[in-house]
Amino acid sequence: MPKPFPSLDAFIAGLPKAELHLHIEGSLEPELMFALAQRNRIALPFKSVEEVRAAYEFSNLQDFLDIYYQGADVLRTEQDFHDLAKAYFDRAHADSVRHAEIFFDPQTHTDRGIPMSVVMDGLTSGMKAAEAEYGLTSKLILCFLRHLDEDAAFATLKAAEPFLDRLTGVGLDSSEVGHPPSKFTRVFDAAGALGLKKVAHAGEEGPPEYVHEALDILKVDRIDHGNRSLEDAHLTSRLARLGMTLTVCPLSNLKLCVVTDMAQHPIRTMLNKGLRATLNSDDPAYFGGYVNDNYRAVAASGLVDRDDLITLARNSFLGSFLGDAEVFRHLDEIEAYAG
Ligand SMILES: Nc1ncnc2[nH]cnc12
Ligand SMILES: [Zn+2]
Repeated sequence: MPKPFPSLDAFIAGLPKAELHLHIEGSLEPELMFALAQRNRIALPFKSVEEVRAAYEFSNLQDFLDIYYQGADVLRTEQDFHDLAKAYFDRAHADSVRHAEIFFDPQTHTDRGIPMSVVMDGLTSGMKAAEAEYGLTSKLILCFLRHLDEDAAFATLKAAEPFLDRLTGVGLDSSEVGHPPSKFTRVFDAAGALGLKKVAHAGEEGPPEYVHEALDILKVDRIDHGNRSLEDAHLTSRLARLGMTLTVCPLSNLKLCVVTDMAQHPIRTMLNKGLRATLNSDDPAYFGGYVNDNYRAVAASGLVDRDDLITLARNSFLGSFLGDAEVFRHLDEIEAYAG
């Protein structure tokens, strides 16, 4: 007998989950942006927190990226990166996140003269603090900015080599259309040879062909977003057969006009087609919600029921880079919670 809960929202609140698609720079809340600007004596082009939030109206991915890279400029010191990460983990813990695999964009920082060591030390001390305080585990995924060239990605991988023991994988993000995964074939091969996992944003705005390239050429372990895979029936059944994890971000998709209406979000079709979909927040400070807001948004639109929510939470651990023993421990916790 499933345990009774007063509402689906209450069920979501305590449901143990992992978050697999979170850009740490995208968790920079306007309040922290102002605090860091003040601490680092940086003038912001906004007068107030309200003005910042009002600027968060996007008609596509590029619109958002322009403001997101601008916001990251307040991050200067190890303490800033620590505070950024710790603030995210505080929110994640409140959403019953037990494990998070977080992206960071080193080129956004090293191109401004911030050393890789400052970024790495700040983020990893935030990760350690969350594990000590909450038992919330995390892993770090270094993303290459795909609007920059292959040489820049190679330089970034080289700069990260002293920190390999703190990195789990590499990813590919930023402006998708016009920057296919194949542009980064060699740097992904090099990252794989270093023992790193591989993920890539594909099929967010870009065509199904980019998802094929991510699988066939980059040999990724997960696809970030993947929405447009559904336009290709052969690709969809291939993803299902592979048990390939898709890290889906409903509120991001709505804010960036990848979908026009939450009721039309492809998560229902993905589950119907047997895809291993997960729910994630992407850039929560910019898209109006953390991971539980994403679970609630799809539940409120009638796209998923209680059993689907359990499947989505299970998928988040099954698709993680945790070892089998840890995955099973988390799956047992979900079973005990849901009854
Ligand atoms: N949703 C997204 N797509 C591509 N690059 C990103 N960087 C941060 N968020 C992103
Ligand atoms: Zn993303």
